[in-house]
Amino acid sequence: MNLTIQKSSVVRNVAARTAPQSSAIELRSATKRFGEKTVLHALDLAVQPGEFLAIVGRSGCGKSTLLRLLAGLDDATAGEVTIDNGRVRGVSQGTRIMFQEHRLLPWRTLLQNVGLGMHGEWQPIARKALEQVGLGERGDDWPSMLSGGQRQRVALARALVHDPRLLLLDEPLGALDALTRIEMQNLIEGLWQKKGFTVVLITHDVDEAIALADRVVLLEGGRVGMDIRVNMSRPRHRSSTTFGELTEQVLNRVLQRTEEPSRSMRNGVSSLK
Ligand SMILES: Nc1ncnc2c1ncn2[C@@H]1O[C@H](COP(=O)(O)OP(=O)(O)OP(=O)(O)O)[C@@H](O)[C@H]1O
Repeated sequence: MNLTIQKSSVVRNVAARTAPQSSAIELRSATKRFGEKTVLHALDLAVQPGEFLAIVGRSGCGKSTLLRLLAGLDDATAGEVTIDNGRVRGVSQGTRIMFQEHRLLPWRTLLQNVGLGMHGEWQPIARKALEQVGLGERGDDWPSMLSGGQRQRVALARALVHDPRLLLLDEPLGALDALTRIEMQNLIEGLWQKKGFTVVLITHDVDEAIALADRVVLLEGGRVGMDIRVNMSRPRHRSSTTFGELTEQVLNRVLQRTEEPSRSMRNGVSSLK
């Protein structure tokens, strides 16, 4: 089922933002097995340079496995995964990944965390990355001095300092409270609009996917169950009719496939956890 909604203007938006620093992704019949278990089933998926793709789906449907293939942290059992027409072979400089846990080193300052692995005159570059996430004055502080949201900002700076062409986000806002989460969503959206890199975001939150992505893909048992273009101007308003309709379309699809809908879904909450 392809619920394409006024595709042309979205394609135009993506093309306008397309910058040399953004990557194109292609998966062709990508399959991942762990022993007897097939987690990704001959998956075909293409992501345009500069596109913001969100992947949603129930726990265990293969989202993180897919992201690990894109990050070069794991190999497909069969099929092909390419970035900018080159087969993914291990971790690449142009791709950065951010996780739900901040993974900052507690014994290093924020500036040192952001500049980790950099050489030469790295301090001004790391400081600029901290400025971009609103923590320019906090470079000499320690991770323990920050809130959860601020730590995720540093993790974002650590990814952005390398000017990635592809940013992979594995549920990075999952542990944050609702308000901080929206602030971080706005920050990510703003930086993506400014810099033009490609984003693949994994999230359990359909609301977050519709708020941020050009396109939302629903994974079901390691297959693409739904592929929707979100043709709404930015910033998006959750109160709009289109926003509500799109959220419902995705949730309805998940519910049809679920014998025992979770309590959160019956209560109209938009999380797929
Ligand atoms: N290294 C591994 N070895 C064996 N099985 C694995 C491994 N990694 C993942 N799996 C299995 O693959 C399936 C998909 O896992 P994956 O982490 O990709 O799901 P997910 O959609 O990201 O789930 P969640 O939303 O809960 O994080 C699960 O059944 C998981 O147990």
